Amino acid sequence: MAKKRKSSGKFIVFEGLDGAGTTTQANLLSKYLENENWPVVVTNEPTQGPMGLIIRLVLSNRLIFSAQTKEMEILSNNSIALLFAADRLDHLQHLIIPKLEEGVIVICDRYHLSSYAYQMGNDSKNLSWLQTINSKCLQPDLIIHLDTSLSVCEKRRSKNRWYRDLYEKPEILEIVRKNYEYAIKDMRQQGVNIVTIDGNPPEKVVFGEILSVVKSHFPEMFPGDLPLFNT
Ligand SMILES: Nc1ncnc2c1ncn2[C@@H]1O[C@H](COP(=O)(O)OP(=O)(O)O)[C@@H](O)[C@H]1O
Ligand SMILES: Cc1cn([C@H]2C[C@H](O)[C@@H](COP(=O)(O)OP(=O)(O)O)O2)c(=O)[nH]c1=O
Repeated sequence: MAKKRKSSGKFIVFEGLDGAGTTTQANLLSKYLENENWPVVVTNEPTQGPMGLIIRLVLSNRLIFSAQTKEMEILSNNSIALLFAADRLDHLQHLIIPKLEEGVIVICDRYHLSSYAYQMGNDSKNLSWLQTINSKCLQPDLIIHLDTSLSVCEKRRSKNRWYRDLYEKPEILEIVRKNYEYAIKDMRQQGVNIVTIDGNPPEKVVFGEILSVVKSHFPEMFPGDLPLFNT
């Protein structure tokens, strides 16, 4: 087997609505980079860690019973946001930072932008509090946001799912979509590196776009690929 190349560690995040194709594209990018002999790890949020397990119970509606009122009651968006922030800090401590320090390229399926889009709800004023509780989180080197229409996402989700997570309802995802737009604009103004790519076309087409974005952001990793100049 060829020896792995040395990388200075890169942190790349995929974002999008449920069904946008983030898992598919994170895996395609990982395979491509592995074939090029780069050390890569793919990870995702919510994680498989202790906080992630609680979050998955919330998302699958199995943690909705209130001991006080004896009623069915979903946790508030703010409580869920704190669980995600705690899960993210644990993820950073136990996987993301150690791997980056080893020089591994970390590809993460969802990160803090998901909290901004999904937990902001109907009020954009919530963004600054969400940013505060995530302020200890390392900023990714690159966030790739897959902009896939609600109807395409819905079609893709219905292909292989027999249940719906907490947020997988058209009326909620419509709000999440607007929140993505709002939060991305705000983060770009703060200098965060976010690229939006059309997620609607077939997998290979989307991947081609992603690859050219990755190559132009990390040219030192692809020294043979000369940039195209307009003449
Ligand atoms: N560009 C694409 N065109 C068609 N189908 C896709 C595309 N990307 C993903 N899919 C399919 O859609 C479904 C959801 O994709 P997935 O990557 O799991 O989405 P996400 O992780 O964003 O929820 C999967 O069955 C996957 O094979
Ligand atoms: C990371 C994160 C995810 N989520 C939501 C988005 C998804 O609906 C859900 C589970 O994510 P995931 O299992 O990645 O679902 P999918 O493969 O469909 O993208 O968690 C938040 O609400 N806030 C967050 O901070």
